[in-house]
Amino acid sequence: MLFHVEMTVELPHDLPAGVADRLKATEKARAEELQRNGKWRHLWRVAGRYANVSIFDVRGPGELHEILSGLPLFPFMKIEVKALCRHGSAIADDGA
Ligand SMILES: O=C(O)C[C@H]1C=CC(=O)O1
Repeated sequence: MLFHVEMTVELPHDLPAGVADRLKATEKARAEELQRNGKWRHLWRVAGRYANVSIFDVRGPGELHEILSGLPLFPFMKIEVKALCRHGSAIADDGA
């Protein structure tokens, strides 16, 4: 199943820079791993915001929740999820 996910990161202003840097580095490593294994299909920066729009390809909402709640930055994210299904006029066969 494909899901559209928008993640907005809100790090506390008093979070020490070293802690924030470590969180971002572990988040990056996990995001790259999930992209390599095909679960995180697209990752786009929302211009001008510390936010991304992503497409996940997972078995269902349970797996998506497991992945999202395991992200290192999860405690500092606002997340909106939309389930996607194939559009009747779409010509691309991209697994939806
Ligand atoms: O930067 C972000 O949008 C938050 C998060 C998503 C991937 C990553 O490396 O960090």
